[in-house]
Amino acid sequence: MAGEPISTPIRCSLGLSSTGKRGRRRRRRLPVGVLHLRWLPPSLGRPSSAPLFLHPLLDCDFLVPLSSGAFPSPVVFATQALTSSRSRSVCILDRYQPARATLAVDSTATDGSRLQSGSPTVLLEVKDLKAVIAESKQMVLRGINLTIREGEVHAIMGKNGSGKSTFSKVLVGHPDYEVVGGSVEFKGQNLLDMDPEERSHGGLFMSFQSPVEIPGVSNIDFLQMACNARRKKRGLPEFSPIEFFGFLQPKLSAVNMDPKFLNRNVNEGFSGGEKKRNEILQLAVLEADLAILDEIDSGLDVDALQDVAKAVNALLTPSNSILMITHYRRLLDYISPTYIHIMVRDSDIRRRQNRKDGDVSLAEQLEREGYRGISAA
Ligand SMILES: Nc1ncnc2c1ncn2[C@@H]1O[C@H](COP(=O)(O)OP(=O)(O)OP(=O)(O)O)[C@@H](O)[C@H]1O
Repeated sequence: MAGEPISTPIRCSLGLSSTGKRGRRRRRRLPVGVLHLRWLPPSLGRPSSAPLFLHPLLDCDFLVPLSSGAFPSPVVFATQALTSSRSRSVCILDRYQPARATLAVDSTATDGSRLQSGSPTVLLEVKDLKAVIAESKQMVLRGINLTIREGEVHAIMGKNGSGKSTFSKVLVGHPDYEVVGGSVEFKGQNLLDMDPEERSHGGLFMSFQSPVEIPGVSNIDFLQMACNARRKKRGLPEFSPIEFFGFLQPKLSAVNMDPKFLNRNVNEGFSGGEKKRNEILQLAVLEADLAILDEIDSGLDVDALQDVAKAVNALLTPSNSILMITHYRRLLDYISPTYIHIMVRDSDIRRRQNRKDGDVSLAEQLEREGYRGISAA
């Protein structure tokens, strides 16, 4: 079961029982609804998200900090627990108070697609987007169309200089570019009317090809600041430093990042791979609705690629989405795309593939025949 590289929607409920202050047992059920299980490729091994040394003590396979207040994170991790053939129990840490949780599977859907439960909500709708370089007014995007729904993973491939990074930078509101036509709606709102900060607080995240260094700002302060700003925007209470540390711990281990990086200045002196891990840590902390990952595979060694991919998979829920830019098929082996697109001459994202999750034959064809082979098809 754990080896199938597909995801399956199943109807689940998460039952929680815990011991209250006066020693009375409390029972709660979390309204989980339909969960979309992602079976991780066997090469990724069993996902882990929490300090392993606690597992034997609590006799469970997974620990999830509920103190993060970040529903659906417990659901995501509980879902992952099921992907391990042995895992049937999840432990949710409620402010360091262990509470036992069980995951009950009510019914299994017949089809393996992540997109079976009705029509998922459109998260991003890009129509005929045109943009120029702000300084020179040179046209760089000549009419992009793309629709991303909740729960989808889109991969954009394309020749060097075809406009992939420019497209993603335009989406996050980079000042180097000016939009001169078309529309972009994000979660039903006009994205182009928002300033870059609003876009980020609204749930759009971008991991840059070359993440910036921020001298004088420690990584943990930066992460806490960014996290609290987003929580405020979502109407959630801000984390105190101690609460934030508890929230951060499992995310650090999910990215397999040494805690010593928290006290260093943001990205300062980090190696290429460390910067990429740090980007994914930021993504995990911000719990973005749409994550744009620009070549997160570049500069990563094999282990780091697996760690980063595992962390990204752990963040996927039925209600968020990923847009990833890559040149290489190997990333798609680890993060299974719903759609693969090829960007052609700054003007078009051609959906060359519209099949079930995990189908990477277009990327395979690219590897075999190059872009010449694809355009001749
Ligand atoms: N700020 C800018 N000033 C001048 N030219 C730019 C600017 N931004 C993008 N371009 C040009 O626009 C084109 C598209 O660049 P972009 O970085 O989006 O390509 P890409 O598809 O991401 O390439 P790669 O695969 O090499 O990363 C390139 O020719 C690039 O030189």
